[in-house]
Amino acid sequence: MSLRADAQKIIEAAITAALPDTAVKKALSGEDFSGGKLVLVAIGKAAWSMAKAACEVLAGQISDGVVITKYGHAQGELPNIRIFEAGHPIPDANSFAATEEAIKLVQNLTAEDTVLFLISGGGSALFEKPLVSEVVLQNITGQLLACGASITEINTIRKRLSAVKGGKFAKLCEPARVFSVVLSDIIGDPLDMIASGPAYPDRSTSREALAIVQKYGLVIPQEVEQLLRIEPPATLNNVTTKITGSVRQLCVAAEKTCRELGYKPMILTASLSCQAREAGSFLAAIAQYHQDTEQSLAFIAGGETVVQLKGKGKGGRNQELALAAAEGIASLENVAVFSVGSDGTDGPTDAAGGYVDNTTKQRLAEKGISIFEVLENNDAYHALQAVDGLIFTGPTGTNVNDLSVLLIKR
Ligand SMILES: O=C(O)[C@H](O)CO
Repeated sequence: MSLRADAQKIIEAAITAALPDTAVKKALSGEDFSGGKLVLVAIGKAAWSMAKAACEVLAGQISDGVVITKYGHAQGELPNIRIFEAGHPIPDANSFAATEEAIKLVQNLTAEDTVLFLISGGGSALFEKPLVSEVVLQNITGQLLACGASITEINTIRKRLSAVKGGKFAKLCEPARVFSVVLSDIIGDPLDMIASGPAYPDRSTSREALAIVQKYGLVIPQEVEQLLRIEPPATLNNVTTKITGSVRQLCVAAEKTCRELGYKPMILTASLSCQAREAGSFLAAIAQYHQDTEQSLAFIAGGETVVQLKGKGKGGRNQELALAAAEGIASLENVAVFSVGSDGTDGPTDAAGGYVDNTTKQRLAEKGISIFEVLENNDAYHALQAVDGLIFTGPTGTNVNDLSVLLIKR
């Protein structure tokens, strides 16, 4: 089989292993929701598939529900559930309208009732009732996404500008109990940061929020600065939280498939979090060191890199990572690097990620495309498109960070 076919198999197996279906059912098994009303709120890119699993396991018990997911991520009707699609990564009018529906749903519940709250990454944009105007929120979100801030830094700011993030949605549910099930898309599974922690006590501080503004030179109006000085709730008494899956599953499934395909696999890390370009160069450097191997090798890294936008091109962190690796593997033989977002979307593109091999640099050069220039312009999408290096999966139904793999085939 070709390197490309191997990559395809590894990607499919890893994403399938990270689908939330079984994990959500396991998290709900043995739980007793009788006694009062059970309503469901699901947010994030995996909201629909998490809600589907909950509906299957709690058949007939859920009296009403709201699912808020990204455009194109809903896959059909669910019993007693209203499904909304909205903007990501920048919230839009549909995010706000759908969030109002979720808030209405949890108002007037009693202490006997339960809100089953299914949280996945992407929730920060999709689930939002802003404390500032739409224009201000979109402007600040845009600055945060472009400046190279980590997701923890971004969400430290976001939760202070919101009436539902930073534990505030759980407060709105009171006196009802909130049973929340979380699919993690942040390294280390910080529950107060995943989807900006709408049902988890905040652990960040206003001092940190203001330091982030300084660090990245964000331009903020005075009303925002005032909001950043207000601490979200640090304690919540009505919430139980279960975490159901993370990037580790992706890595372990990739490792298993690599082994089945004849590679000797090694998981390098499940917490890759540097600049995308650096991660790509690092994987290429590993390939260089092992170029004389007689055995097929696979090096696996899970996590989520960042891109500091400088250019006006189109791309995503996975595409940048792969393209950056193409330079360093160009003189080797039978080597490939690929990187994909488990949710099926890499940056603001329709691709899940990028694939390169040792021929990519040469093929790009024949088309007059310089890797260096493309990376400077953050335009990996068009370069990879020119050499058939884009990976497409469509929305996958899960969201547990990214998988990056180096294959050396012998
Ligand atoms: O929605 C978000 O905030 C990110 O996906 C991290 O969870």
